[in-house]
Amino acid sequence: MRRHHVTSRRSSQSQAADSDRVSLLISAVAKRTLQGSLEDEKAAMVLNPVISKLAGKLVVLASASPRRLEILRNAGLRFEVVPSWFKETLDKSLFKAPHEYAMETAKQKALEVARRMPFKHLKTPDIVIGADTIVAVDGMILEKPVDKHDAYRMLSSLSGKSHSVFTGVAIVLCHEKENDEVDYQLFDFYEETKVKFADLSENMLWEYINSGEPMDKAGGYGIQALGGMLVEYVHGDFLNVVGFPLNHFCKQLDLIYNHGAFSSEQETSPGSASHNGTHASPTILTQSSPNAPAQSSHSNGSSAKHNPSASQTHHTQSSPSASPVHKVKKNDGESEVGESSWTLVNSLSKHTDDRQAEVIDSENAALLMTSRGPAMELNVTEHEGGEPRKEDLQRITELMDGFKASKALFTASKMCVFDLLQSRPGLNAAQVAEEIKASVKGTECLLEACVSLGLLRSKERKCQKPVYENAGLASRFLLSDAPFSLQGYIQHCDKTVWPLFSHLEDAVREGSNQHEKAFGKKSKDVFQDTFYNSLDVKLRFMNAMHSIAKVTGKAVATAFDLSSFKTACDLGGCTGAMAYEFTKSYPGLSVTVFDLPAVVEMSEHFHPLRTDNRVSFVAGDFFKDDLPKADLYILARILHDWPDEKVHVLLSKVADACTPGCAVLIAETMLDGRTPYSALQSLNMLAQTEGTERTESQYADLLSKHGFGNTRVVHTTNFLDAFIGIKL
Ligand SMILES: Cc1cn([C@@H]2O[C@H](COP(=O)(O)OP(=O)(O)OP(=O)(O)O)[C@@H](O)[C@H]2O)c(=O)[nH]c1=O
Repeated sequence: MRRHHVTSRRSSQSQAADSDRVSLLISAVAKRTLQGSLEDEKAAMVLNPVISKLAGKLVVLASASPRRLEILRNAGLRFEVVPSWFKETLDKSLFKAPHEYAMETAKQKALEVARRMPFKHLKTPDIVIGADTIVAVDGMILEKPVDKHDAYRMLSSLSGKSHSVFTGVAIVLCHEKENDEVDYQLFDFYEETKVKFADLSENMLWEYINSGEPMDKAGGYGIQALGGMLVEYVHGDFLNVVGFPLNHFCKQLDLIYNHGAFSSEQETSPGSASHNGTHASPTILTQSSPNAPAQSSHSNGSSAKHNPSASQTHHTQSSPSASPVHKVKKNDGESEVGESSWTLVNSLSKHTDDRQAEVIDSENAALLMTSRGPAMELNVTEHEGGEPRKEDLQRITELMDGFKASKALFTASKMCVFDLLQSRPGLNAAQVAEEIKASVKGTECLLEACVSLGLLRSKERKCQKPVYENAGLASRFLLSDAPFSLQGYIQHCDKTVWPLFSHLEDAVREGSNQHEKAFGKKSKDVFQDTFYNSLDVKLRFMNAMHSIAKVTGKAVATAFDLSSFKTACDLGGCTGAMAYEFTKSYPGLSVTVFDLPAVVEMSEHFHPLRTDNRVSFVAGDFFKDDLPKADLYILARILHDWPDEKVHVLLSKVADACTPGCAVLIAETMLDGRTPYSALQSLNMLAQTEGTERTESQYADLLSKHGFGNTRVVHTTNFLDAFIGIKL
């Protein structure tokens, strides 16, 4: 499963081609590696038994990189994918050499997942693999570009020169002990490959950047796809450039499993494994309890040159049962939410017996329920005496308590706890209570609940009350002025969705929304009669749509390469937040936001600066009025509000406005993955609107009836999936 397929008319082809080429190239290289190895019987003996040693173990790839997944899958490894939440923000100036930075980042990625999984996944993995690829040129470290200009900066610094690609790899072995503690053993190494770029003309550079390929790749290029055309020669392991040094990895596994470096005992001698590569790095870290900081026998990443033996690290961490939920503390300040043992709405996926690689988690998973993946299945097994397992009890309790967690979040958000602690971190409960005008007792309970949910951190001080500060999740999503603030949506959930859900049983029995019971208003049209008929409800609803559009806008806008479209119309585009993301992504695009007069009259409140004159607003009813002319029609979170009959009315108006080559872009949560998020979202549509969420094929079917074909879908890891159809 991919985190993000970049597809586009041109770039979709290139992406499809990219993916094909990746497979082809990788299998070609893999074959070459294998053929080479087969000539050398000893090497073959080394490779295969190593991979087979891992059969039956829960192997986890702590990476969202589709290239790493493919390289390892092609090598025959069976594993699950749990992308790391570790932010790649280590201070580069602290590292003496670029590879030290890559190795440290790889290590942190792997350890973050290894530590999180016993809490989030019910299962402790056997092995976690982390990796980090960087490009080093002229004393600079280049990671993934943040935008096209950054890609330009990177690629022009590589033009005509030779540079090094380093991939740091960390292998963490997890040993569950009888007392419910987990030992972590770390083996890490790096690989360097030299790559020489041809001279790149400005035209070439921009053509390449506009293909969209550079954006998720270190140094801004993908050697396995279009970027291969920029390369004159490669010295070293090709797959290392693509993202994973397979050969070195296999050698490392061989050292671990066949030459005695592996040990489940705490007393493993660090020098017991011999090592034959120039880059293997021994590091010895020991961590004896969840609260103890990691101690390093040497400073970060400085070991590669000094100690030629394979490295081993032990970390020990108590499992949830050994440590009460609210006492589980952050170990090292690096993982943003890993300290929370709350797993209710995390998209957990039980690893199956035939452990297929599958993405089971993503960055925004935790409380915000954004990740995809198969729904969690309760793994209930009866033990001797019929006693239920503690993880089953934990999971069922979390499900029963889900509404309490939601309401704690809504309440803290409404009482401005997160805004307060952002401007004044380190307040104790009494001080917070005074500021939010609440009781000390109640505030203490609320703050502690937020700590247990991973939204706040608390610091205990000797003989004094604990003090509180925001955890990363709160700073990112829960402040009223954060770029990705979900405050507006949270307030909508509290004030609108919550009362509607209290009538869920009726919604299920009747198959219709519950506005009348929840709010005492009969509504023929939910939007006209309920959301937009009073100013405060309208503003709250617009705020909710605004915050979701800001969080999802970029992912939707860039899911496909839409640069060939010059005009777009965002139907039901509300405050224009999505439209602004589209114009930011496409300098040649103008977007008309088309929405009800009641909405358009308020939209300017959301963009006081109105800096982008490529976004304009037109008032009208898309079921009745003529639609503004455009090459591309955007329907983001619109169709799910309506039953098929009404969707057909709308799509036939869109189809009438389109000439061949025009497109419809639908952004919705598709039901295909059967994730808790999409399934619960569908229940939400039932209680709230006349509509429902749909599957990819249902959208394709609806569109095909109005003359749209060549449909493609991109599953972003954000809330929405993007679906495009071209007018034939
Ligand atoms: C030079 C080069 C890099 N890459 C990709 O660049 C990403 C590096 O970023 P990272 O931080 O190491 O990994 P990530 O993609 O963010 O994933 P994660 O492991 O979750 O941090 C990885 O994807 C690599 O394949 C290519 O696909 N081709 C190339 O020629």
